[in-house]
Amino acid sequence: MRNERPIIALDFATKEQVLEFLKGFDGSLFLKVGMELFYQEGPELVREINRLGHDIFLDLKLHDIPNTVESAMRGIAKLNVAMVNVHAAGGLEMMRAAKRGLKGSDTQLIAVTQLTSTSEEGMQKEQLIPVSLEESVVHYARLADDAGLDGVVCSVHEAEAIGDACGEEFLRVTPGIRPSQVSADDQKRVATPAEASRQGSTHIVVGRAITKASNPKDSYQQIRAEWSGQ
Ligand SMILES: O=c1ccn([C@@H]2O[C@H](COP(=O)(O)O)[C@@H](O)[C@H]2O)c(=O)[nH]1
Repeated sequence: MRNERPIIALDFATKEQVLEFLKGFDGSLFLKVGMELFYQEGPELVREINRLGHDIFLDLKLHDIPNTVESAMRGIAKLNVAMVNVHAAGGLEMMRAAKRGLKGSDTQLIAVTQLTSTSEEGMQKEQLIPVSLEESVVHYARLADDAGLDGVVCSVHEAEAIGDACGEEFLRVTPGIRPSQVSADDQKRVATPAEASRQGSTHIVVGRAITKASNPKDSYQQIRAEWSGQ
């Protein structure tokens, strides 16, 4: 199910920076808490953001043996976040274990396919995967679907192929979003919010294009309008 609110990546180091950033916004937002913030502020900040009425994607990208991931997910289930993720490269058994760990919660579980900072050449040379990047991403998406997950993290460029392979209900959460004229930074597979909309992303994740903008609220609203096709 497509979500009209861009997910804002809260890539900040401290709770104070997050609360200062959020002061500039009204209403309920969809916010991503990733490793930088979680490893410094921990679950208490997740609870606080929840109390403020925002939805949370907890982007911890778990990747470990099935037993460890299942136990970690049992703890995460208590945080009542909207969405959490694992690395699909952890395999079918690990993804099934992650799902078991979340049993009884409403948290959606998705899997990272190939990071949006990975290029086809990098994947082939460094990971020794001798297929196209799209084939690798669609393979991981099928694996996540077989494990009963709700969707995947991928780039906009693979979103349509994943919809064809796994069905339109399967979530395609796409970082690497850059409005035109904005630097790609370390991202390799980037696209604009309008392209994401056309290619079948169900969610877009936006960090620096909002958090580093001179006016984050204006940037958020422009990206949201472009994503919604207004
Ligand atoms: O494949 C992936 C998975 C996660 N991310 C995360 O999304 C944001 C993107 O930030 P930008 O500043 O908009 O580039 C960031 O938190 C990543 O950890 C990703 O980029 N790609």
